[in-house]
Amino acid sequence: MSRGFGAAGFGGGPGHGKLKFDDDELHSKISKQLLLRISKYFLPYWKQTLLVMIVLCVSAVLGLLPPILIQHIIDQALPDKNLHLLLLLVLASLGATVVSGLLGVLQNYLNSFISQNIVHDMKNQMYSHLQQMPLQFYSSVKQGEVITRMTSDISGIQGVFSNTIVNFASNLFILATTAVTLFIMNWKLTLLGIFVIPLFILPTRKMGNFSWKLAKKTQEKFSEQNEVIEETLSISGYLLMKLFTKEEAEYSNFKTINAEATNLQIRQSMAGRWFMMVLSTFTSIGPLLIYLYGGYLFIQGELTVGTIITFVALLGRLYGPVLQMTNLYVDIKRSAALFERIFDYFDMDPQIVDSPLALHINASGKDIEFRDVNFAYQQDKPALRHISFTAAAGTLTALVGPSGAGKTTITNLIPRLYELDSGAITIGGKDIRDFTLDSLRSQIGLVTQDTYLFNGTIKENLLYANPEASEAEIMDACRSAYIHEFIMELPEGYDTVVGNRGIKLSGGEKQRISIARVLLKNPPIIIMDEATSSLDTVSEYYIQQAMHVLLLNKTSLVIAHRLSTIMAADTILVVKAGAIVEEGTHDSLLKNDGVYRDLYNKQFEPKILS
Ligand SMILES: Nc1ncnc2c1ncn2[C@@H]1O[C@H](COP(=O)(O)OP(=O)(O)OP(=O)(O)O)[C@@H](O)[C@H]1O
Repeated sequence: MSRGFGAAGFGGGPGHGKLKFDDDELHSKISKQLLLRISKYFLPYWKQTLLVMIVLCVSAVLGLLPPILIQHIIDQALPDKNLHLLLLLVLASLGATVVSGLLGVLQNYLNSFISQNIVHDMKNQMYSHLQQMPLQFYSSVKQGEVITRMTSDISGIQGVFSNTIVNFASNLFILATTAVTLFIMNWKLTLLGIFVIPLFILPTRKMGNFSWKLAKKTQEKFSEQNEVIEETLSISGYLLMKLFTKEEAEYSNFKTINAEATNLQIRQSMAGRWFMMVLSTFTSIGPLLIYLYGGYLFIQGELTVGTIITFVALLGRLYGPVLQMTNLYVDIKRSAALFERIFDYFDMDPQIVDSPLALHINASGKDIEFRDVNFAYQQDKPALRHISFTAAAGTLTALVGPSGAGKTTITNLIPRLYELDSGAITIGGKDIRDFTLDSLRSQIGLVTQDTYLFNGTIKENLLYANPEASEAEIMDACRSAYIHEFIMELPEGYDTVVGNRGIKLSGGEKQRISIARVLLKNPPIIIMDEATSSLDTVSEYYIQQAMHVLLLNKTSLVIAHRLSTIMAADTILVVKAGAIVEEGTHDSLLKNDGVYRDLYNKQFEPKILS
């Protein structure tokens, strides 16, 4: 059985972990399919993209005007002492500059419009895609990776358009228009100017690779730093650090990484400075050669001063794009890799989806049946083996067994959080895979051990189950869950903010709120994992009462940790090493003198305290 999720797999495959500078990024091929897939994102904005290209083209031509006009000023207006022509040429030059500036503003707006909209579309697509991913994905993916994908990776796409694509097109247009103009002006001088280009292309390429490696290292350090922050300054990490008094060690670890990151950044900016120094020496060789040879031609009477000056100015327009395009390939590859990483995620198969003929289910008054169910999280390591039982409608089935026996796994298969490998689970005799996921899950109320409450008010947390519930209904549910009095005693009552994951409430209180939440949803099937933590007698009493209301007339499966629950159960399933080893009522199982009796003696038998 394969549990792969598309090309990327979970957490380990290429494109995971260090997100911005993967080793093989520069070696990855930009395939036709990839380009086609990327271009699909631009399709809705093709009009704006076309407009950007036109603007770039016009800007490239306009950029040529000022140097050419200067040539006419020097060669015609000044020697002829023609004030009218001088004024005209200066105004024309000014006009070209102003129009260029305006076009720049328009282009900037279009850039942002296109790139931000693509980011917007991708974020929506990614979020809804991630919602479809199975539980297995979230238990395997590295902490924080989903957020990185959703934020920095997708946001990186924004730069692809505004930097990479626009730069490429703009440089290409400038290069082409300038080269043509130069050749028309004087082909010999042009060849001389081009002659020095290899001199600075080589160091630029070398520098590009070098700074790429440095940037990669810096990025890795930052990822490392983020991991430390995430691990030690999240609520559970923080608790772990405090309880094991690891503050000193963690701080020193953080300091080391921080110092390394700082060093790398300084090196990066210094490398840039040195390079610029070398580069400016090489790029000034071209103009010097033009002055030399052009000057000679001027002395021979073959060239005007204006031409020489215009030539040198235009040469700058030639060298700039050449330099930028030399390193653009790094940008292009990086952009392609960025898209690839995002596509990796899009290609992961949601696995658990509605079948084409899926129906709506109403589970009220229907039996749940497991028929020879087998399941493994990992190949060759079965978690459940030949599970068969019936949870009759309206009854309480208790699951008991040692830790790691497979009780949670059994319950997770009913709402299809995981998909079984063989066998079937039926509700009212129909396979659960024939029902729509939405309707199936709407029929099930899940009360987990570790109650998840988001950081909002108690009321907001309760409304999550049923946004339409009235104030009276909310209070009724809380009364039934024996938590209303407690809530009312809080200074802000139902508007009390519960803190991250409900940290401000005790385990018992959280579970009762979670019971109230399920009561508001009022589904016909209840799955509950009783809290194992020992509760004081008052809390225990309240939970029992709350459970009593919750399970009334419901088909329920409870992973039982309390004596009162197994005593109240209609059927007890004893799970051991992924199989049901005994089944019956409390009394019949006790008589059996088997696994249950043993478990009962160790775990459930009331201890007589002296
Ligand atoms: N997401 C997972 N991926 C891989 N293995 C898992 C996963 N969840 C559980 N397991 C393994 O499957 C087996 C059954 O786990 P399960 O959580 O169902 O046991 P349990 O009986 O509910 O235990 P407990 O009472 O301690 O909660 C265990 O060996 C566990 O390590």
